[in-house]
Amino acid sequence: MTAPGAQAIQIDGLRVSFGDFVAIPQLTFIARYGEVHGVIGPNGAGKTTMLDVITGKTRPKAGTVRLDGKVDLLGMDEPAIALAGVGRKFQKPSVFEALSVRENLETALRLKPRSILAEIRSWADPRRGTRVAEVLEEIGLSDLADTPAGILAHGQKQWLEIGMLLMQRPKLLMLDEPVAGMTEEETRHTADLVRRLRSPERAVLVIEHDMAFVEEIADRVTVLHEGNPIFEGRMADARQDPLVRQVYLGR
Ligand SMILES: Nc1ncnc2c1ncn2[C@@H]1O[C@H](COP(=O)(O)OP(=O)(O)OP(=O)(O)O)[C@@H](O)[C@H]1O
Repeated sequence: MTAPGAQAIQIDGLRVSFGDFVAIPQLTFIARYGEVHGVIGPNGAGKTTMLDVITGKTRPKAGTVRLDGKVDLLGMDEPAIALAGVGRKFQKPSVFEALSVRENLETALRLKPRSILAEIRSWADPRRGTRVAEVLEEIGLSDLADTPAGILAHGQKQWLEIGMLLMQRPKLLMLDEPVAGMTEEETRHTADLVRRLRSPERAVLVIEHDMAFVEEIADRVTVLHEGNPIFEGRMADARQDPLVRQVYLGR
């Protein structure tokens, strides 16, 4: 059991550069269990770069990234970071189109490397079916469990992909522009879903440009500008902040 408000991810002294260009000069950032944390800011602010560092895709020049206040993720490769409990959903859905919704969720469980014996045992494990049913309910696709993923609408594919990440029970779940390209109705449904993802066992990080959506889902937002956090707090207060208005919201 995690203490409420405990740090899920803690970034200190992070510096990222690409050649001579410094994308993130020196970043400190904390995401806490039990919270949905929005990361916002203008194009090129460093939001994606920060997520790329957490998942091990981009290597920084300096700094530490700790999960649970312990493990420094910078010493691990991408698969190890995912296994340690970091799940990330990219903007474009990548579900297995020929498989049903249920089979996609089952496949997500199999992505964990394990022995053949453990694999066979897990197929007979009744908890497997229970977990799939729980996640189907959580993402609102129970009625479509046997539908091939290929014929789902764009929004439904996005929810299924969130479900595939949930199968692994991530400690840190990161969503990259989850409502880009969605209809208004799909955006509303996604806001409901993300609000339900809040859990004492999990921190949720969301990068998004749709500010109305962020205001609906986020307990806290960090505004990045040129790789620096220029505001942290409630979205309603970010809207009133002079610097945030100048570099992002007022434009
Ligand atoms: N692989 C790379 N090589 C060179 N420059 C890069 C690379 N990746 C990112 N950058 C630069 O780093 C800066 C931060 O980019 P990043 O994608 O993190 O911004 P962002 O806040 O996610 O923007 P957006 O909202 O447009 O997605 C940008 O100036 C970008 O051009």
